[in-house]
Amino acid sequence: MRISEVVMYKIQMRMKNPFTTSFGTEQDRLFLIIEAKNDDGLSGWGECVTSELPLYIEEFTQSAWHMLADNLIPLVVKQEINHPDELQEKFQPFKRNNLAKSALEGAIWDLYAKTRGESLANALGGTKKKVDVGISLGIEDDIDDLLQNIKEKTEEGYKRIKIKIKPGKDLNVLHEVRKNFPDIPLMVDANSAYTLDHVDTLKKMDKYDLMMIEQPLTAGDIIDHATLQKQIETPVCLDESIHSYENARQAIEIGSCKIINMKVGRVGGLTQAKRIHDMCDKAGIPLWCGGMLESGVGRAHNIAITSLSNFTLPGDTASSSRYWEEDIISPEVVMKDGYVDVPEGPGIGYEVKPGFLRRNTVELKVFQ
Ligand SMILES: O=C(O)CCC(=O)c1ccccc1C(=O)O
Ligand SMILES: [Mg+2]
Repeated sequence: MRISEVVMYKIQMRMKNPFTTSFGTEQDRLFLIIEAKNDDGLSGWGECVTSELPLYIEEFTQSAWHMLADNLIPLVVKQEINHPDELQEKFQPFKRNNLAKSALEGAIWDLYAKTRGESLANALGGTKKKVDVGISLGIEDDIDDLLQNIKEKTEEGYKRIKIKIKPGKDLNVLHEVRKNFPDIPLMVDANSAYTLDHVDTLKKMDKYDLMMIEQPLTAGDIIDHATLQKQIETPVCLDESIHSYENARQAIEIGSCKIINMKVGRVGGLTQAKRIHDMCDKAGIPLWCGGMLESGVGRAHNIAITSLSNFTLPGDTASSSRYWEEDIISPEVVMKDGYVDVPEGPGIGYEVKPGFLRRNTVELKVFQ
C-alpha cells in the first residue's frame, strides 16, 4: 500500500473525573491522533498516548508532535509499505520516542488491516473473541470515596480492581479496602514511588493477597526490583521499566518481575508488543494490557493486542464511559460482565467520528 497522506491532530478532551497517581493529577488530556491514508481513500488511525507533561515517561505531547512532524511522518508519506513490520527498520535510527513511533505505526497497522478487510486483532494473530477487563482507580483524599468507587466498579463487573498507592497512602488504604472487600481480585500500582529503603512497608503488603504490585521502584530499574522480588511474596509487575524486547528479556532473566504490564506505546508499537508477547509466552510470564487514559482510538488498539493468547490477566481497557462523557469513536467501548468484545470489522473495528474529531482538535497538520 502507498501512504498518500498523513494528518496529525492535537486533541483536547476533558475526563469526567481527575485521575491521581503518585506522580500527579490529570483531568485534561492533550494528546495526538494520527490518520494515515492510502491511495484508495482508506484511513488508518493511531493515538499518541502522551500527556502534556513528562511525568510518567520522558515523552510529552509537544515532544511527540515535533518527533512525528520532523522525523517520523516524512519517512512514510508517499512511500510504499507492504507490511507495518517494515517501520521497525525505518524508525530504528531514532532512539526511543516510543510513544511517537507507536502512534504512527498504529495508524499504519489499522490501515494495513483495512486494506486486507480483516480486523486488527486478526492481523496481529489474536485469537480471543472477548477480553477480560479490570479498572484502575486513582488515589483519593478521602478513603470513603475510594471505597465507594471500588463498590461501584465491582458491581459493574470489572474483573479486578487496581488501586494507586504512594508512601503514606498504602498500608492504611489496603487495610480499609480489605476490611470492606476481603475477596475481590486486587492489585496496587505505585508508579515508582518507593525505594529499597521501603522494603519493610512493601513486605507488609504480602498479607493483603494482592495479585501483584506494579512498578514499586524507580522507572527504568530492573536490578532493585530483582532484589525486592526475592524479599516479598507478592508478584512484582513492571510497567515503567519495560521499553523494549531487551528490557523485558533482561528483567525476566534476572527475576525482576513475574508479570509484565504491556503498554503498546511504551514499547514502541504493535510489532514490538507482539514480539515481547511471544517471548513472554515462552518464558511463562503472563501479560496484561495497561492503559494510558486513552481515547477510543488507543483503547481500540489495546483491545486488539489483548486478543493475543498470553494476555491472561484482566487489562485496563475499561468502558469509554469510565473516562468520557462522549468518546471519539462509534460505537463506544463497552465492558459487560467483565468483558469487552473484540470487534470483528476491518481494522480497529470502530469509526472515528469526524464531527467530534473536528470539535476537539486544537491544532492540525497535513503531510502530503
Ligand atoms: O487508562 C487507565 O485506566 C489506566 C490508568 C493508569 O493506571 C495510568 C494512567 C496514566 C499513566 C500511567 C498509568 C499506569 O498504569 O501506571
Ligand atoms: Mg502503571
